[in-house]
Amino acid sequence: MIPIVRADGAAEWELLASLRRRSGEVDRKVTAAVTEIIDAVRERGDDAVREYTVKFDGRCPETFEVNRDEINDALTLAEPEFVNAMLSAMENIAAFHNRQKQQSFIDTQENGVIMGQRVRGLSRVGLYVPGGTAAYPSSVLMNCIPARIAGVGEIVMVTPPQKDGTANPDILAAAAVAGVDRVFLMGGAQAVAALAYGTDSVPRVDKIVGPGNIYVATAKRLLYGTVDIDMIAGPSEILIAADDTANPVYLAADMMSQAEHDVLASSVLLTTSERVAEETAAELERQVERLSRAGIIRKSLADYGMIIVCRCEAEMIALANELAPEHMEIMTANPLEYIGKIDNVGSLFLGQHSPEPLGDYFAGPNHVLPTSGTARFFSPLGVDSFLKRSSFLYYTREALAEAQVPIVRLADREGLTAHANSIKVRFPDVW
Ligand SMILES: NC(=O)c1ccc[n+]([C@@H]2O[C@H](COP(=O)([O-])OP(=O)(O)OC[C@H]3O[C@@H](n4cnc5c(N)ncnc54)[C@H](O)[C@@H]3O)[C@@H](O)[C@H]2O)c1
Ligand SMILES: N[C@H](CO)Cc1c[nH]c[nH+]1
Ligand SMILES: [Zn+2]
Repeated sequence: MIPIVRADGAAEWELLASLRRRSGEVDRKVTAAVTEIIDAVRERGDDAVREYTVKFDGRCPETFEVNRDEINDALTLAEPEFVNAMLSAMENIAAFHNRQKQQSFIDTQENGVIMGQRVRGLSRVGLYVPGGTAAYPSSVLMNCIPARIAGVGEIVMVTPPQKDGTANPDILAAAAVAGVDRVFLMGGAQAVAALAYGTDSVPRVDKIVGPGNIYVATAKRLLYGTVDIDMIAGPSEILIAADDTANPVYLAADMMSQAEHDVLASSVLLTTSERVAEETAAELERQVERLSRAGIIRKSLADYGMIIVCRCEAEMIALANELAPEHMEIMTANPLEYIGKIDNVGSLFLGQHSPEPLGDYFAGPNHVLPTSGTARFFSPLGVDSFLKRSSFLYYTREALAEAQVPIVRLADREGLTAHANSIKVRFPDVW
């Protein structure tokens, strides 16, 4: 099911490059399909969304927006254990994200100059919550809680309808718990385009955030500029670095926890132990049998899975920083030492007792994370994703008089005489 490769300084880099080339080919086909969908929604609005919903999701709901009573009823009817689990997770997620708050500041100087920075929440954001092959109430919490902490004016959520055209009740219950303002039943690229352009039913938003499959991630990438986006958060990825102390039962289980998301998900194990590599490959075969999404897992591991036997720890670290994975687990004798060594990663999971699903559901850090190597420059979703900053300043006549010479010199140097003039007219006795 999964190839094992021995690192020799060349083979492993070629393999990582080939993984990239293959996903590049997928990207090109998907980009063409998504461009067509975006154009149709821009031109024909709700009608186009309706057609694509029928094509990709089954039945289209009569009205896209879910009414408030249905959202509240979903929470009332939800199993108490499920609601309590969401509330416990929410407490941890809120505690973690409250640490990320940014403050406005105002700086008053002795010469009367005042300057500062105002930080405020965006006016209206769109949350994408996936719902194709699985429903993700946890993603409702991960998207909505930081948005609320940031003070976003209006939180609009889109999520695909179920096959019969209705809303998934767990998603609605999560929306009620988290405090989403409006919910629309539409998914994929068509929903992202509807949020970006606005339609008769859907209000145009300032920023679209949230994870999704390759169609969703591609639509966000193509629409960036028409609307702001958080990052490219596409099909899930896990990279594990393991030494001889790691338990192959855990390694296999954790690799499959991400492989089950999508046939395009990627699970890679780097290990300095030949024994761990062989036993993990065997464990994957053994454990997959009893998992409900075995079909997706097998395909994902065959196409985008790999075990690389590395010659030393430094080689594992170099490969990890090159791959820039969404999630990385460290299963070595010294996990905490990796915190400062892995620069390109969405989220690190340290030690045997911090499996990736702990972060997906419960611990507090966000599970909306950059994929496809974009952890080189993107960060996890957080409160800052929903904020805008602007600055302000106030000078007295005396303070401006003191600053006039360097300003005029710099303006002259740039050949921008109107800039210099704006200073000079205020001090005609000097210039
Ligand atoms: N990176 C992250 O932070 C993160 C977090 C959670 C989930 N995920 C990922 O989210 C994804 C969820 O995927 P999903 O499919 O279950 O739900 P989804 O909601 O992302 O996608 C479903 C939509 O895809 C569209 N679609 C399906 N087939 C299509 C086709 N052939 N052409 C055009 N559009 C098509 C449909 O419109 C459908 O509504 C997985 O890839 C998972 O790994 C990522
Ligand atoms: N692992 C996903 C991010 O790649 C998040 C998630 C939600 N539910 C389960 N998992
Ligand atoms: Zn997951």
